[in-house]
Amino acid sequence: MNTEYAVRTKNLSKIYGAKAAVSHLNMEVRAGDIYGFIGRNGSGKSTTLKMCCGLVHPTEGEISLYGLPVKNQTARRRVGMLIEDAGLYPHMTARDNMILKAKCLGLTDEKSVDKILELMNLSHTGKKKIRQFSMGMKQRQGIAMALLGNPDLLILDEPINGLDPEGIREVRESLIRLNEEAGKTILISSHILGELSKLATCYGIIKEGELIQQISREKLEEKCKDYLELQVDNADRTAALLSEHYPKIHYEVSGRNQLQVFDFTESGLLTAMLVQNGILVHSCSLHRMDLEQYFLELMEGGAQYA
Ligand SMILES: Nc1ncnc2c1ncn2[C@@H]1O[C@H](COP(=O)(O)OP(=O)(O)OP(=O)(O)O)[C@@H](O)[C@H]1O
Repeated sequence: MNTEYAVRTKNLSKIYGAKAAVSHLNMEVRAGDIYGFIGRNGSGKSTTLKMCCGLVHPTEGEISLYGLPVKNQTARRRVGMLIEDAGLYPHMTARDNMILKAKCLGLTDEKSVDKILELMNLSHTGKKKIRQFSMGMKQRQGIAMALLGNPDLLILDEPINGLDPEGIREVRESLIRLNEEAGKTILISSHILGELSKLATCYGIIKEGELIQQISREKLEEKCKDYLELQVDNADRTAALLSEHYPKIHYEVSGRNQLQVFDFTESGLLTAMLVQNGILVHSCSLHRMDLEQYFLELMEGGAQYA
């Protein structure tokens, strides 16, 4: 496991007037991860990302990028960002926009511009002006601009916001390619839970400025695995029989007549055993808790799955 941290915040807070936009946030983004930063509108995502990019000064706490303070120029050079507007010139082509920004950054290698455009699937755009681009293409162009200077970490604030399904797919595929083929670490915020779950390798969930959970994809998948839901005439007696016949399985009694059985999806075997022991089984159905449901329950304050 990679233990180098691209971003680490300690007790990070930002107070506007009397309101804490971000409160005592401890976030850890490991190098190599696609870190999905999830929260409702106004939960503090943009403020956190702006602080990580050095665009907003924290009221309290610390931020380190690759082990160096966020103010450090060497650390800052390792970060590319797309926060709010990409600042594209609509009357210019993709390549000309890139070359102009590269010159402003003091970069002279035009080959790297072509490489980035290829990586972002924009090299075919030729003479087409940015104003003729689809939303998805514009967003990929914004990410391409953030890649100038070859940063190791990309910080992207809601890059899929406002895109149609096709645009979302294009951006998602580009980000996965950037992570898997070019080895970029990506910190990406969104309130579109289902979308992030298609690319994130780790999640941070923010609610009212507080990071309420940080969890890896593997751990999350474990929590969201299949379970059997049983409707029976007597849940307590069923529980006793489950413990007796299958001592290793995990179950939860959720009502007088209802149980959930985890780690065991052989519904036929289970039902037969219960019926043989005098339990009336009304139903036995397979369920899957999807990621969206998990996040929603966490954000609504239902922490029973945390
Ligand atoms: N410059 C500012 N001055 C005052 N309050 C601010 C400022 N920036 C953000 N806030 C407040 O801080 C809170 C968090 O805002 P932030 O933009 O970080 O949330 P967010 O999760 O990114 O939401 P959204 O998805 O809507 O951008 C909100 O209540 C917002 O109104």
